[in-house]
Amino acid sequence: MMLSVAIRHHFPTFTLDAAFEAPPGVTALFGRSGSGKTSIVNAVAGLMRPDAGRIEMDGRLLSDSGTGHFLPPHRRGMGYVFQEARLFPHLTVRQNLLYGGWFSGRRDRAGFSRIVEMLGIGHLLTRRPVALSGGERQRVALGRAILSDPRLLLMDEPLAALDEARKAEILPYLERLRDETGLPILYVSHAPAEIARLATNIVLVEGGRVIGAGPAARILSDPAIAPVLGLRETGAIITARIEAHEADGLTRLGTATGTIFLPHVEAPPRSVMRLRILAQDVMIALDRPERISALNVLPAVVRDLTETDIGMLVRLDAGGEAMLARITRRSASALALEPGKPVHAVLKAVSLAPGSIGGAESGGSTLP
Ligand SMILES: Nc1ncnc2c1ncn2[C@@H]1O[C@H](COP(=O)(O)OP(=O)(O)OP(=O)(O)O)[C@@H](O)[C@H]1O
Repeated sequence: MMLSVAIRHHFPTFTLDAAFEAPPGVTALFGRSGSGKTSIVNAVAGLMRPDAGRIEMDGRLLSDSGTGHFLPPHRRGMGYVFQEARLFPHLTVRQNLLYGGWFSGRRDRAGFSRIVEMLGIGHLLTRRPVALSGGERQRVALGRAILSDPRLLLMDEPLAALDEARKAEILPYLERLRDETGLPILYVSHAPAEIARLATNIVLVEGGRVIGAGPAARILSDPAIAPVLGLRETGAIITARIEAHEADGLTRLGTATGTIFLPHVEAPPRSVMRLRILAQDVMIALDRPERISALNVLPAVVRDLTETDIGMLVRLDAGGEAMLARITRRSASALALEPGKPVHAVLKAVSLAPGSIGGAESGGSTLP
């Protein structure tokens, strides 16, 4: 799947002028509130007709202002999941789920069971929406969208209305959806942890424009994103693989640049995990520190240093993957950091989630 968007639209007080391509996977539209994310999704869905530009998916033209071509929403093959589940209150969960299938003309029994199992909603089928929790409602909405057999799933802040516990409950289902169905997803969010955990690609939106787009690992390790993310959320994501569960309760993981240990990770050996490492949780040492309580020290090479709103950001090359460390200008000069210099990254905390390349936050392990 390749979605290609290049649109311009004037609202009375806001101009959208956005162009990006979304390759297969989860493409996160990320930006501050009011930056234009929902407007972009609405244009892709056909709920909004842009003044100018083209939208194309897999070579199929969805809209083109040049020729006046505009495919109506119901012919675009999009599944849409909103902030609130918007289920039909008078229908049971089963009927709500089947509703989407009526439009696509597909009534695939095996597909139905598989999705119901994947979302863990089998025990809810005879209930009505009023008898569901917020998280359950959202899982049913997700199921309904998937069962309409869409070419692309549009998710606009699907977790924003849920509390932290419900979010944590639903995120694993989104990961399974990403990893098991291969269904391309355009995912709107302004929550960095969510993006770090789910996104394959990121499109950064600011003031109606796309200010950066690319693979999640590259965008999240770009110091230019720091002003958007802020001090507490700036950080890179790297891939790790579980090597073993050790007798003392720690799990040993291999990364491209060395071994790290985390409090027990509930997943079998060889599972691939995303690690999210916040810039403020990385210290830099010139020599490998000895006799230090931190367990996780990875060799790395300084790639560049950038002065940002949140301090000096050092981008490190850790075995080919990028990591960010936030340090003071004083430390940067005391350590004479410069591109190419070998260093050691001391990790104070890491959070992790299942899934290849990307960031994470789930178990949210703070390291010893
Ligand atoms: N129909 C409309 N008429 C006028 N202005 C609009 C309309 N739709 C959106 N806007 C304006 O366009 C801007 C972008 O809105 P949009 O909802 O796309 O942003 P967003 O990034 O999705 O925000 P949020 O994260 O808060 O949902 C806002 O300033 C909004 O007021």
